[in-house]
This record gives sequence, structure tokens and C-alpha cells, in this order.
Amino acid sequence: MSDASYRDAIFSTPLDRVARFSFDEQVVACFPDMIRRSVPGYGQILGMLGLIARRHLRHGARVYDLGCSLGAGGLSLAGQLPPEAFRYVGVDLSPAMVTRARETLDTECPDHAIQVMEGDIRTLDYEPAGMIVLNFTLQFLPPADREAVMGRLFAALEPGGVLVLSEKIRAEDEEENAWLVERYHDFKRANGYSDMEISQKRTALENVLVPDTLAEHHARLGRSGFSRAHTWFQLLNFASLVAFKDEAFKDADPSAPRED
Ligand SMILES: Nc1ncnc2c1ncn2[C@@H]1O[C@H](C[S@+](CC[C@H]([NH3+])C(=O)[O-])CC(=O)[O-])[C@@H](O)[C@H]1O
Ligand SMILES: O=C(O)C(=O)Cc1ccccc1
Repeated sequence: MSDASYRDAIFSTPLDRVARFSFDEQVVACFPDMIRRSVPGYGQILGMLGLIARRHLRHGARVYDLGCSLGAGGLSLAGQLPPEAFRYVGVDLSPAMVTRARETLDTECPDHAIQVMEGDIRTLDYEPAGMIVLNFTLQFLPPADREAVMGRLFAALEPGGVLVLSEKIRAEDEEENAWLVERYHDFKRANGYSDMEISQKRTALENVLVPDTLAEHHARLGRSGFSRAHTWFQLLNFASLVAFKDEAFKDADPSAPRED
């Protein structure tokens, strides 16, 4: 497969019937452009992964990137941390994503320990991990499946481990939510999407991407066992949280990767 990446024009022509959004070959071919133009703060969140890992990741521990798509999380971490600092395991349900992620990571970071697996994060047999990244992935699971996954991730995290959870969110207050969604559509317009593209994609994502509120995320993290969670980033209706297992927060050493 070619490693070319195209401009996202998937919803740019009128469709008689808008199909449910899926991570197929067509989406994979334009995914870097699509996600950059559609997710406020995407680049900044990826750029912070290395800083969060430096502060919270046990040296040499496994890092899961769940719903890794093209492996952008792995690329960012490998760009910021030396090869011995972590072992990256990217997991994605879409075979087309996995193939491309493997090609990219093998080429771009040959010295790092990198694995990319095709799998469903709801049923994966997790090995112990020091850091788990869910960058805009939980939102695509059926809501009824989310809590069980979170419980399994908590169980897989080593004591002192950290979870990074980035999501499109819904504001509890209806007026606030409407304002955020309207400004989000302005953001997409400013990034070159037409009204028709915005509206057709919105239809395609109905019942596929189902956002929770920040309160729902915090409550679920608490019920899953996380002793502490913070919302560290929000731009419009997109946010990122960190959650800690046991002593991660108080043990964090500001000067170096943890060695325990
Ligand atoms: N059950 C599942 N199991 C595994 N993967 C899944 C599942 N359901 C969906 N996916 C995968 O989750 C990814 C979500 S995209 C993540 C971006 C990436 N994290 C990034 O930082 O570039 C977010 C977006 O497109 O908004 C897709 O690749 C799906 O195939
Ligand atoms: O484009 C949207 O409307 C979104 O909510 C973000 C997004 C980005 C990439 C794939 C699916 C949804």
C-alpha cells in the first residue's frame, strides 16, 4: 500500500444516503488530514504525551496506544523519548489502519521497541502497562461497553501507572453544548470544510461517535478504581484527562523518568 496521504474530501459531494462512518480504506487514505482539520487540539495533545510519560512512566514500561489509528501516539513518544524508555504497543480494530501504522512506525522509529496489533480493545488480553493512551477511541465504543473496558485497563495498569483519555465531549447544559457545537462547526469551516461536508459527516457519526460529559468520564474513572483524575486540556467540545493508579500522582519525580 502507498504511504501517500490525501486531503479529506469524503463528504464533499452530496450523497443520497450517508453511510455510517467507518475506519475503512477511504478514511485511512486521508486520515492525517481529516483528524488534524477535525479535532481541535489534536497536535497539542499528542505533543504532551512525551511530557506526561517523562513525569509518570516507569522507565522501560509498556505503553498501550488503544485505537492507535496510524500510530501518531507512537511517533510522538518515539520523537521525545529514547528507545530504552518504553515499549510501544499500538492496537486498532481496523486492518487498514494497522497495516499503515506498522509501515510508518517501522520506517520512522526503527530503534524503538514498537508493536502494532489488530485487535478489539474490549476483548484484548492486556499485559501489565505503565501508561495507557486512549486518544479519541473510547467515544467510538458502544456506551454500554465503556465501563467494562475501563475496568480492564485499570487492572492492566501497574501501580503508579497513568491513563491518558482524550475525547469529544458533550456539555451537560444544553445551551452551553449548542454553543460549543456551533463554534466547533466554525472551527471546521475555518479549516476548509463546507457546510455540506460538516452536515453529512455529522449524520455519518450519529450513533457511531457518542460523546459523554466530563462528569460521566470522571465518575466512570472513579468507579473503575482510579484514585485521581484531572481534566488537563479542553478546547471547545474536545478534552483530555489523565487518571492515576495509586501512587503515580504523589510519586512523580519532576526531574527524570521514574525508575522503580
Ligand atoms: N473496539 C475497538 N478496538 C480497537 N480500536 C478501535 C475500536 N473501535 C474503534 N477503534 C479505532 O479507534 C480509532 C479512533 S481514531 C483514534 C486516533 C488516534 N488515537 C490518534 O491519536 O491518531 C479517532 C478519530 O478518528 O476521531 C480508529 O482507528 C478505530 O479503528
Ligand atoms: O469530524 C468530526 O465531526 C469529529 O467529531 C471528529 C472526528 C475526526 C475523525 C474521525 C471521526 C470524527
